[in-house]
Amino acid sequence: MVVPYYGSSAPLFVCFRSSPDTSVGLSFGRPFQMGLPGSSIQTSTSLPDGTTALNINGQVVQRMPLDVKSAGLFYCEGSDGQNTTRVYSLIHSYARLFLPSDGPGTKTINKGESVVLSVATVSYNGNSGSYHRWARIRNGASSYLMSYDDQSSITIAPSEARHGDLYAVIKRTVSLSDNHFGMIRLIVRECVAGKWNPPACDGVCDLCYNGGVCDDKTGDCICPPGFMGPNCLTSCPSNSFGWNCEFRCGSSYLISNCQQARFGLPDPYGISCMTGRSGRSCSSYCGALRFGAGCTQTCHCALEYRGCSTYTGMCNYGGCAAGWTGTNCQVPDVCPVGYYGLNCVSKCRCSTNAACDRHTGYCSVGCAPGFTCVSIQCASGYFSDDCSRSCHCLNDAECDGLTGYCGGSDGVCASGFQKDENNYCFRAPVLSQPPTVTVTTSTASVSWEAWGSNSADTGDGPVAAYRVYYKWSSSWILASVVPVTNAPQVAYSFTIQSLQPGRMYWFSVAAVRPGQGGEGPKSPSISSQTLPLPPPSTTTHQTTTSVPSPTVDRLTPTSSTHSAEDEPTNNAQLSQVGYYNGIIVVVCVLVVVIIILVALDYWRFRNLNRNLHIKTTHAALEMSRYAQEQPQACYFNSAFDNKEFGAEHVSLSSRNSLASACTYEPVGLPPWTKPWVVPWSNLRIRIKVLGNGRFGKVRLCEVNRDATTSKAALKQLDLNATSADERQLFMDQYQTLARIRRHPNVMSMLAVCQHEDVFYVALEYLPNGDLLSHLKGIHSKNQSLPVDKMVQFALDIAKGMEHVADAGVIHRNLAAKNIFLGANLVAKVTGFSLSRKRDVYVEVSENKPRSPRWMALESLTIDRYTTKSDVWSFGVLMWEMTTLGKTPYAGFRTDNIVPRLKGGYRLPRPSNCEKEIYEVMLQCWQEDPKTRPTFKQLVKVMADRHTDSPYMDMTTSDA
Ligand SMILES: Nc1ncnc2c1ncn2[C@@H]1O[C@H](COP(=O)(O)OP(=O)(O)OP(=O)(O)O)[C@@H](O)[C@H]1O
Repeated sequence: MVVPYYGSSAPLFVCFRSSPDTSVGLSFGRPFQMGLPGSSIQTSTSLPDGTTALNINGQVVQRMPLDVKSAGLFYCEGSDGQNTTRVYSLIHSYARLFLPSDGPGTKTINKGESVVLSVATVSYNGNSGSYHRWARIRNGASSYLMSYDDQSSITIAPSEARHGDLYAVIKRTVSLSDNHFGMIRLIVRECVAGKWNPPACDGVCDLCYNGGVCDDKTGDCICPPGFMGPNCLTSCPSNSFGWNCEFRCGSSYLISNCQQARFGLPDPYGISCMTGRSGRSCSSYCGALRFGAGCTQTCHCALEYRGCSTYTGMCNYGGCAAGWTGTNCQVPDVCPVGYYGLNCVSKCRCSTNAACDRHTGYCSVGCAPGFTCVSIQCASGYFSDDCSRSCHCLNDAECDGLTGYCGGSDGVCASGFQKDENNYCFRAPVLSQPPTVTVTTSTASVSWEAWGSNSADTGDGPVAAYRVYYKWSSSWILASVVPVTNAPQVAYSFTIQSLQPGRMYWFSVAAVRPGQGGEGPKSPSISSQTLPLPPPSTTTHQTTTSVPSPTVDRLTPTSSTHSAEDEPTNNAQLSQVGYYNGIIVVVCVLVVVIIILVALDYWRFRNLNRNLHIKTTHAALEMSRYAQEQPQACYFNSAFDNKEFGAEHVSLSSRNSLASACTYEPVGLPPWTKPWVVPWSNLRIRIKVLGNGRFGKVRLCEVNRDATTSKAALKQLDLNATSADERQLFMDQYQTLARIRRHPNVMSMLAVCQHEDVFYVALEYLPNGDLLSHLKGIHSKNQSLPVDKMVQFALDIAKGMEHVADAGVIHRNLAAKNIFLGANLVAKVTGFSLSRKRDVYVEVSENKPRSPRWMALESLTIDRYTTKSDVWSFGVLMWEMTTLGKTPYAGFRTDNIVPRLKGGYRLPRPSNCEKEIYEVMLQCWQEDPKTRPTFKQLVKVMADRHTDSPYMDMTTSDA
C-alpha cells in the first residue's frame, strides 16, 4: 500500500505490509521511464536520486526529494519468492498544470467497457493549463493523441482501452520532457463485470460491497480503505485501514491524517481516498447520501433526510429504506442473480442464469451445465445434496441448502446448538456404543464403529477424528487422536501400549467434528483388566494350568460397559465395594456438617436479635462511652414504638440509649449515612435468606422508619472480618446510592445501621428478583417476553439511568443481572459497586473489575467510562432481554471481543427482535460515543414505542 504526498512537503511513499504478508520482501521503482532524454525528469526506472529509505515502526518509508524528479508513476512490490504483488502510486509534480478531475489518478473498467478520462486545469507560477494535448504512455513508449487536442475530457473506446496505459495531459506548447503534465492510469480487468479467471472468465466473483473491487485473477474482493472482510461488509474503526484494519492514522502514527492520504491497492483496485473522502487530493467531504472511498456509495436509509455516516454508510437515525438490509443498509432484499443467503454472499449457478432461492440457494430450474448447485428442494429443516442433514435453526427457520447456514433466522441457532466456523448450527457427535477391547498383559486394542453406524448415534458430523481415552483412576487419559481420512472407514481401532499388567482399565472413544466445541461426549466406557504377568518359570510352586491360557482376552461390551464417567478403582470388584462405602461415609459426614452449620447460623441470628441486652462486650462498652461523649452521633431522632417493633431487640426509652443503640464506635459511621441511620432496634431481621451477595448473606428484614414499616433486603458487612479495601468497596456503592437519591426506577436505600461491628444496609425489598433470572425463567418455560413488556422494562431502566446520569454517576456495570424487579415487575437499577461520580472516568487500577461483554469499545480499549459507555451497556441489556438472557458474544472468547467490535461487528439481531428495537441497540453501539443516544432520548423512544408510536424516532443526538 502506498500513500504519497506532494505539495509543500517531500513526497512520502509508505509501503504497508498487511497481514498475512507481514514478512514479504519489498522493492520500489518506476515501471518505465517517464521523461525524455534531456528533460528535467529523471529517466531512470529506480527511485529518484536523493531518496532516503527509512524503517519506521516496521514499515518501509521512502522519502523522496522535494523536486520535479519525484514526479511520475511509482510502485512498491512485495514478494515472498513465489507470489508478487505490486501497488502503484502517481506523484504529480508541483509544477503540473493539469490534474485528474474526479479522483486521485486511476480508472478501473471491466473488459469490453469504455472509459471517460477527465482533467482539470490548475495553475503553477502564474501559468495555467490550457491547450490540452493527450499523450498515451504504453510500456514506456509515448505517443500523442492529437485528435483529442483541447479536450479536457476524452472517451476511450473498449478496443483502445489497454490495461496499464498511462494517459498524460500536457500543455501543447510543452512536452512530456517537462514536468507540467497530469496523469491518469487505466486499469482494465481481464473479464467482464462480475467474472474472473481469464481468459475463460468462468468464475463468479465474490460479491463486493461498499466499493470493493473483484480481483479478476482470484475472484476475491479487494476492499477500499476503511472496509474489510471477504465481502468488504465490515467497516474499520475510524481512521484505520489495511487488510484487517490493522493500521491507524493519527498524530502518533506514520500517516497523520487518513483523510488526506491517497491509498494505492493492488490492481484492479488502483488508487483511492479513505472512506468518507473524495477528490484528487482526497480532501473533499462526501455530499448528501453518499459515503465510502471516493464517496461513490449511496446511503439507503428510511429517514433519508438524516443521512448516513460518510465513513461507514450506517444510517444516522432509524432503519434501512424499504428494500435494503444489513448493518449499513447495503444488502438488497432481492439478491443479484447468482447470489443468495443473508448478505447475498453465497453463490448459486442455476441453469439459464435464473435466480435461486434467497435462503436456501435452491435452483428450481436445475444447475447450470458443469456446475453443482442446490438442485433438490429439501423438506423444511433439511439440507445437503441428499437432504440428509438437519438445519437446527431457531424456530425451525430455513437454512442454506449447501452449508446449513440459518439464513431464515439471521444465523441464530436453535437452543442447544452452537455454530461452527462455517456458521452451521451443530451439536457435537455422540457415539452411542462403547468400544470393544482386546487386552494383553501390556496393551489394549480398542475398536469402535464409525459414528453414524448405529441408529442411536446422535449429534452432527462430519467427524474429522476420534479421540481414544483410557483410565485406571478417576482421570481420563488421551491415548490417541485417530484422524478420519478422505475415505472414511466403517470401523476403527487403536492399540494402547505400555499398560500395567493385571490392572483394571476403562476405555472410551469420543467422535470429534472440526472446529471449536466439536468434540462429542465420551462414548459409554468398557472396562477390562490387562492380563497378569506369567509367574517366573523358576518358581517351583507355579503350575501352568493356573495361568489363563489365552494371551488375549476379548471382552464384550454388554458384560462390562459403563457410562464414561463411571469411577473406576485400581483393582476389581472388592475394591469397588470399598470405594462406594467410602462415598457413602463422605456423604453422611457432609450432611452432618451441613446440618450443624445451618443450626449454628440459625442460633447466631436468634442471638443477634437478643443479645443487645447484654452490655458487657467490649463493643458495647465502647459504644456507651461513645454515646456519652458524642450523643449527636446518632442521627436518627424520629419516634418509634419499641413495643410493637423491635421489642424482641431491646427496650429503649432515653435519648442516650437511643443514641447508643444506633451508633457504635470505634469504627463510626461516615457522614453521608446521616439521613439514613436508624437504631438497631428499628430493624427486625428475619431468618429468611434472600440470596448470597459478595459480602455474605442478604436477609429479609423489616425496617421501621417514620412510623412506617417496610420490608427490606438487608446487606451486612462485618467490619472486623473484612479488609479495608472491601470495606471501602461496600461503603462506596451505598455512598453512590445515597448521592443518587430516590427514584422509582433505582433501588432505594431505606436505612443504615451499625451494630456490634457489623454495618447494615437495608434496601428496598424487591420481591421478583433480578431481571436476568426472570428472563431465563421465561426461556426455561419455553415462553416469550411480549415486546410491550420488554419495552416497559427498557423504559423503566432508561428512566432510572437518566436519573443516575443526572446525578452525575457513571454506573459502569449496567446489565440484566443488576436490574431488580419490584412489585408489578417494575424494573429498578442497582449494582453500583463499580460506579463513579465523574463525567468521565478513566480506570487506572491494575485489577480492573470488568464485565467486558457489556462494556463499550472505548472502555475496553482505553479504559474510558462515561454515561455514553453506560448507553452502550444499555444496548447490550436490551439484547439480553430480546434473547431471554443469553450471554452476549457467547461464541467469542473474551479476548476476541475487542478485535471483532473494532472490525465493526455487533451483536446480531435476534430473530424475534423488531427491526426498530434492533436499530436502537445499534445506535447504542455506535463507535463514536457522541453519536449514541442519551438516556433522555432513550426514555422518549421507549415511551413512544410503548404507546404504540408507529416508529422509533431518536431525534437529536447530543455531543
Ligand atoms: N433488594 C432486594 N430485594 C430482594 N432480594 C434481594 C435484594 N437485594 C439482593 N437480593 C438478593 O440477594 C442476592 C445477592 O444480592 P446482590 O446481587 O445485590 O449482591 P452482591 O453480589 O453483593 O451485589 P453487589 O456487589 O452489586 O452489591 C440477590 O441475588 C437476591 O437474591
